[in-house]
Amino acid sequence: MPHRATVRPMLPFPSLETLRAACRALPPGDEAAVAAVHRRQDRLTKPPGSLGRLETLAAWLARWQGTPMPQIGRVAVLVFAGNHGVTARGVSPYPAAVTAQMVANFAAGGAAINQLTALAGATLRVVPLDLDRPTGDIAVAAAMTEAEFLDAVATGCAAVPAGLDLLCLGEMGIGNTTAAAALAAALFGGDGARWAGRGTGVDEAGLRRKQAAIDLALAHHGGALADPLEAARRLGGRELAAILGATLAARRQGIPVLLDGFATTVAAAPLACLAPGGLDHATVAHVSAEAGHRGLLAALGMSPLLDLGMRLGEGSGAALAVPLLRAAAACHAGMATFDSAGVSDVG
Ligand SMILES: Cc1cc2ncn([C@H]3O[C@H](COP(=O)(O)O)[C@@H](O)[C@H]3O)c2cc1C
Ligand SMILES: O=C(O)c1cccnc1
Repeated sequence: MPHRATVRPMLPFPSLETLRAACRALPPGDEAAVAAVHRRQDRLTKPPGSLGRLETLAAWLARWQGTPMPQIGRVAVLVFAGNHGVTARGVSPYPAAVTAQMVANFAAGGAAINQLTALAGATLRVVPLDLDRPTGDIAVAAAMTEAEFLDAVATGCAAVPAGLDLLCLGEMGIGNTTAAAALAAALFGGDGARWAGRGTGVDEAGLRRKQAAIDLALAHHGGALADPLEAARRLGGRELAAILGATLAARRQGIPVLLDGFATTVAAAPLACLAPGGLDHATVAHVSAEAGHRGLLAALGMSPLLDLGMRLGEGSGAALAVPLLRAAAACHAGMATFDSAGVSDVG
């Protein structure tokens, strides 16, 4: 397969400015591959467009894999984990210790993502980021220093294996739906009431604490949040920064990306804010039941593949959507043409 001839290794990012420059210099998709996909789709034994989104997905895979015959062979699920200082505000019903406990559960094969990764025929890699050093409490401080943020982004970049056909991204971090909602507010406007959801299941009082923490964070960080990378550094988390890095690295390596739920979509969103089409190589696998996700997808102009009422995170929705991409690639590659099958086309 000639695709992905140009693998651009990630540079280290000594400053926010170098990272910003990389986010603004993204390689374009392969439009010749897309045109070839459309020509072939016109000749396959089906009424034009009858495979609906599967046809769009075949073209999308071709554009970002850089080949007219995309394939879904090597698939990896990357789950990044981080801890959040904002948990001290009672924004999650679960203790922060659950983050590390779930990382152990991932290693033992006992989590939902283990089952869904196996079904997807993918490999799972979990990357914990300084779990014993929670981020700053975003309501009163920056989540990370610049060095910590750039380090987490670089870890995400480096975690992307070469030669993948598809990358699924997810996260684990108690409290991270609060961080993600704050970041969504900074990137797309609005306040805690617009973006906070129930996460793992906070009650009414917990939801109000969550909204208040977000509103305090927005007021505390103020004008600095106008820059998407500063917003990610101040309001996000290490696992969210790593997702940003992995999404950036995937673009440079010609690897299409499936994003999981609300937190993962927000984490990658600075790419869309920094450059037009910055997230075009990513598809959102499912719309989460987390309250802000539909609004976020509308703001990004993205349309999810699945809508199953899931609100787990940990990459579960992304892994679940892999067979849809396999189906798109299989129909595209395997179907006969009207000519080869001797089927009559429209008269
Ligand atoms: C046992 C367990 C497994 C999880 N797997 C993903 N999450 C999800 O829930 C967390 C975010 O929700 P909140 O902001 O309400 O804390 C993240 O870790 C996310 O991946 C889990 C949460 C729990 C409790
Ligand atoms: O959609 C998500 O990312 C999500 C929802 C609930 C809990 N954790 C993550």
